[in-house]
Order: sequence, then C-alpha cells, then structure tokens
Amino acid sequence: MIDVGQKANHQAFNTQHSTLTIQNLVAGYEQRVLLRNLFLCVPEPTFVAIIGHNGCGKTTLFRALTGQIPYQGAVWVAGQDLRGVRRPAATGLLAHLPQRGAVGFPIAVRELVVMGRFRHHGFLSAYRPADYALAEQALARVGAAHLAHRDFTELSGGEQQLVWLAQLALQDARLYLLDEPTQQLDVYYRRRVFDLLQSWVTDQHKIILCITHDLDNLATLPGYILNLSRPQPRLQVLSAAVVQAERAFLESEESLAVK
Ligand SMILES: Nc1ncnc2c1ncn2[C@@H]1O[C@H](COP(=O)(O)OP(=O)(O)OP(=O)(O)O)[C@@H](O)[C@H]1O
Repeated sequence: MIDVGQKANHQAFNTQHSTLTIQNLVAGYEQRVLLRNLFLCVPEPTFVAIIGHNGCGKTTLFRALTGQIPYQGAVWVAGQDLRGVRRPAATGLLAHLPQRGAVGFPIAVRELVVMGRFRHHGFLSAYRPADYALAEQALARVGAAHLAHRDFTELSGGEQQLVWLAQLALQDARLYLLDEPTQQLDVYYRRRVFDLLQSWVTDQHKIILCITHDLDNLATLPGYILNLSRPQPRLQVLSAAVVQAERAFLESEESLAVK
C-alpha cells in the first residue's frame, strides 16, 4: 500500500503492511512550520525522489527523521517507532547521506569506506580482509575503485561524493535517506548513481528517499516522486509526463507563492 497526503485520509492506511510510515508529521524551526501534517506510507522496496524549491523543507524532513530536530506526529520504520530508537543507524534501521560530509583529517579512501561495516564489527577489533574486500567492491560499484588508496581529503567534491555512497552501501540499512547524492557529479556519474540507487531497490529491497534537483534523471526510473513545494504533497508514480508536470509547476511563478 502506498500513498501520501494530509491528516484527513490517514486512517485509510494500514501502517502494519508498510515499512515506512510517516503520520501527521509537523516540523520546522521556531516560528516557521515547513512540513504540515505530512503523511507517507511506502512498502519495501521503494524509491522516492523528493523534489521542491530551495528552502521548501526537504532537508528539514531528513533532520526530523534522523532525530536532529523535534517533530510532531509519528514515524515507523519496519514496525518500530523511530522516536523510541536511540541510534537508528547503529541498529541498521536507517542510513543517512547528508548534503555535505566533511572529514577533518587525512584518511585513505578504503579506510573511510570500510567504516560502513561498523554495525557488523566489534568495538575495538580491526576490520578483517573480508570487510576490506566488501569496501573495494562497493567502491567499484560507484566507479571509484581507482581511488581506494588516495587520501580522502585530497579528492574533488564529486569524488568524495562517490566515496560516501560506497560507504553508505556497506551500512546495509532498511531505509536510506540521501540528500542530493548527485550534487557536484558530472553527467556520467549522475546517471551512474541513479542506476546504483535503482539496484539497491531492485536487488537489495531497500527503501530510498532521495532529495534531488536532478529532474532529468528521474523520468525513466521506476518509483515515486514527492514534490514538497506542492501545497498538499502526495506521491506520484514516476513517469516522463509526471516529471514534466512537476518541472512546469516548479518553474511557474505561482509555485513560489505556495509556501
Ligand atoms: N536551524 C534553522 N533555524 C531556522 N531556520 C532554518 C534552520 N535550518 C534551516 N532553516 C530554514 O528552513 C528552510 C528550509 O530549509 P531546508 O534545508 O529544509 O531546505 P531544502 O528544501 O532542503 O532546500 P535546498 O534545496 O536549498 O537544499 C530554509 O528557509 C532555511 O533557511
């Protein structure tokens, strides 16, 4: 079962059969509510592209889901109330790629990627050759095998983005939250990253919520789109026509007046 909408229709959905349920979520900052009674109910696996104007509240949604800001309403992932889970990443419930990940010290790329295995690993024990083999496979999947022995801090922004994606792949979470994973990537790697995300859905049965401004790459993907600039955001099945309609809406003057 899959739908998104506002408070009024939430009772029509059975949250038990969905792997991600967001119910009546209200979130924002101080005097400014950006998300009002958001309702979203998706099964596993699913790809959802989250679009909308700059500042409409896309990252704010992820901040709420990752416990960085308070919210009203409820969020369940795989039957667990997210508010009651102290460290959702440590339990494998969710993995998050923020817009900007920074590392303040020199570190080899493969050492950073292998840390994606932290959940399968003893606190003080060293990563094993099998962990490094997985790290190198993950780098190869994003087209960055050649970076394995480079210092992460010396890579370009786009190369760093690929490395974060490889690390994320190793986390093996139920729900992935990706905030603009293709920003700074060239046309080839943008396409490649969307193909990779699609494989996480089809082969590994993940739920992916992916914030993006990269509408060109969405039209041919199986999945859904959620436009948070709409007055009442709802999931729509991705297609060339739907992407075109959402683009036309975002390009219109009246869309800026909505929020
Ligand atoms: N800590 C904060 N306190 C007050 N306002 C904030 C705070 N963080 C973000 N905002 C504001 O909330 C609004 C939504 O921010 P958010 O980062 O969710 O936007 P977004 O939809 O992800 O935009 P973009 O596409 O530019 O990344 C913006 O106007 C931003 O200035």
